[in-house]
Amino acid sequence: MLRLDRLTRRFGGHVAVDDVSFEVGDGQLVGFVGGNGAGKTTTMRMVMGVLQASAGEVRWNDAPVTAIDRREFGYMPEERGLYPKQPVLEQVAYLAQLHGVSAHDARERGTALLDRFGLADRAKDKLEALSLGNQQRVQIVAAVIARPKMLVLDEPFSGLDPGAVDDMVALLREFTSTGTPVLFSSHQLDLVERLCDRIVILSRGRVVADGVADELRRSGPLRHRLVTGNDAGWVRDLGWLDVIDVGGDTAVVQLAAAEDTDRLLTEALRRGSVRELAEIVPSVADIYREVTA
Ligand SMILES: Nc1ncnc2c1ncn2[C@@H]1O[C@H](COP(=O)(O)OP(=O)(O)OP(=O)(O)O)[C@@H](O)[C@H]1O
Repeated sequence: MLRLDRLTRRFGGHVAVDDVSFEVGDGQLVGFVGGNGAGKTTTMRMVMGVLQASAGEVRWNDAPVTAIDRREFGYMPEERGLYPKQPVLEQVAYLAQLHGVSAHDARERGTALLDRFGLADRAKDKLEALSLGNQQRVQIVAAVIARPKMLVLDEPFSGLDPGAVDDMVALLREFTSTGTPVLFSSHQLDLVERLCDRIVILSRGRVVADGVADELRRSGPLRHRLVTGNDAGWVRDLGWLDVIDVGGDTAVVQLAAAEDTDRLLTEALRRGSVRELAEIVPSVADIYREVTA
């Protein structure tokens, strides 16, 4: 289990990461989201020891993380970091060997992983000869080839086509199914919502939400859509709810408590017919907008 404990990083007077704490449990897939400049990359760099923390610490299995622990972490950095001029298989196999895998096994593993990502026929090509999306697939292979005990991936899905996204998801699930914690950043909120066991939202260097997608949705405001048989403008006269939007026969309102649903229905029926009264379950994208506003 990885734990970030009050991690802080300053650049001069600017606090890029501010007192950030969260966990990535064994076998958990945690999505790390936040706007441009929120501090995700800086946080991940501190996890990997590429950047020193100004305060706080990273813990691995309940002890301060060591350089030896980090050697067993797989990392896909924002700047990527493979050599453009080196052949694909040669360099991923070399990376595995740096982690103690034999030359024979490294090539075997590299070949199998490249095959999985549809790149078997590109093994001998220089990285720079591949399209950007295919280079990204090779970066993924490089991050996992040594079978890491923890995965830290900075925007692993960016630039991937839907097929490669599915291959990547299947690969991540294989890791989590054997207990490996996985932390990845992404701007693709629909993907994060679909995949993740937990979501951590960062805004201006601070954690503003942390939980399973369902918990986050339930922690949002309680909103309902009401569709009446006539003009719904009368909801504006009710002093005990917030009107978010009214147009024609439809109103979107925010209630203070679930019990107010009955009250709203009674008021609506008093004025005519009701076609629909339904709770609006926010998406993770809605929650994100709410907490980062
Ligand atoms: N080496 C550095 N020197 C000075 N400031 C830095 C440095 N690295 C990051 N920052 C600043 O720290 C803040 C957080 O940046 P970071 O790259 O961690 O954000 P991010 O959430 O990964 O953003 P994005 O989604 O755009 O990749 C930004 O204001 C950035 O300018």
